[in-house]
Amino acid sequence: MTWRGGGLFPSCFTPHVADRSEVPAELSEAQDGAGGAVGAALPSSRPISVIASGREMVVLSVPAEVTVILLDIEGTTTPIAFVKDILFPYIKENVKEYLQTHWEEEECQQDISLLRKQAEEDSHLDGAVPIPAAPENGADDLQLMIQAVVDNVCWQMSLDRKTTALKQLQGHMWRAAFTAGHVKAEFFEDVVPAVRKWREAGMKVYIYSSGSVEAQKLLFGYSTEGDILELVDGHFDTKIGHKVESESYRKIANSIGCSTNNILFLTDVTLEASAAEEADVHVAVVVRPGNAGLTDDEKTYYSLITSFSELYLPSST
Ligand SMILES: CSCCC(=O)C(=O)COP(=O)(O)O
Ligand SMILES: [Mg+2]
Repeated sequence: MTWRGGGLFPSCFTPHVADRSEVPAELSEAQDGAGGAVGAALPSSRPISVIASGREMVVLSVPAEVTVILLDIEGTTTPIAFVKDILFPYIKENVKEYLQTHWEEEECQQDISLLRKQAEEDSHLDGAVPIPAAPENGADDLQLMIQAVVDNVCWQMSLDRKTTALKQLQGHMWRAAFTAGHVKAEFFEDVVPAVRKWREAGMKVYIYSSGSVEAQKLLFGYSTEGDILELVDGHFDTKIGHKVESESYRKIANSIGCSTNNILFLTDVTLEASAAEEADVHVAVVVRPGNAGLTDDEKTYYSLITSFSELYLPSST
């Protein structure tokens, strides 16, 4: 369910509503005559222009039926650069040593089993790296096995694959980096204030990322904004299904206990937006510095926001 007509903002506007609490007193329709009353959901979900504190701004009105905001992480709450330049290199630089140190541990063995199973499923793919069965004959075999896992992980990462197996190992590896204070997760500056306001307005806020739930909790627990885990009502990862499959969004709604049309999903990836929309979820595509570009058709088709502050919750006025 996309908000029609949500193209890029007219260049004459600065699409910035820094503080939704500023809006109610002075809110007025300024540009498109959409006919919605202040404090009521607009019949169509087009961008609307409002006056707040004497400034004209373009915002997207969230449909009244929405009670849950579902957030992607990479490219939506968090810069892609943080993931690509900090989190992923940490894995590549440390995976061999991590495997050597943790090999005997139950958790590590489960991660290896999952990676091996994934490698079997991937065996038909170009360049796929197999992981042999568990070694029985001493240290040399073990080193060969560890190298095969390292090569498999690096191959998957070179393709930015979102397999549960890869994401599970990554989440376990990041634990040490976050808890020791070596890494703090970055969030775009509009994220935390907006999420606080949505929650004050009665919205539930959930995360749906390809990153494992454990990794998600590390990001929210150890961020440059401090521990903001309490701002999240729940987490979903690829264990519920892949983000480009509609069924995943039905399962998420079912798990939350709401209808799919009660959910607004914010993501930077149009394939994910399309899958969610097919399940009758409301979607908006988030345009952030460093994100992949969108085609003209995508810009026209999807409602776009460049900041969470551009979402207007009419019911909360
Ligand atoms: C949340 S963990 C770090 C990011 C990550 O590994 C990832 O794959 C993010 O994908 P997203 O679905 O949040 O775009
Ligand atoms: Mg993303």
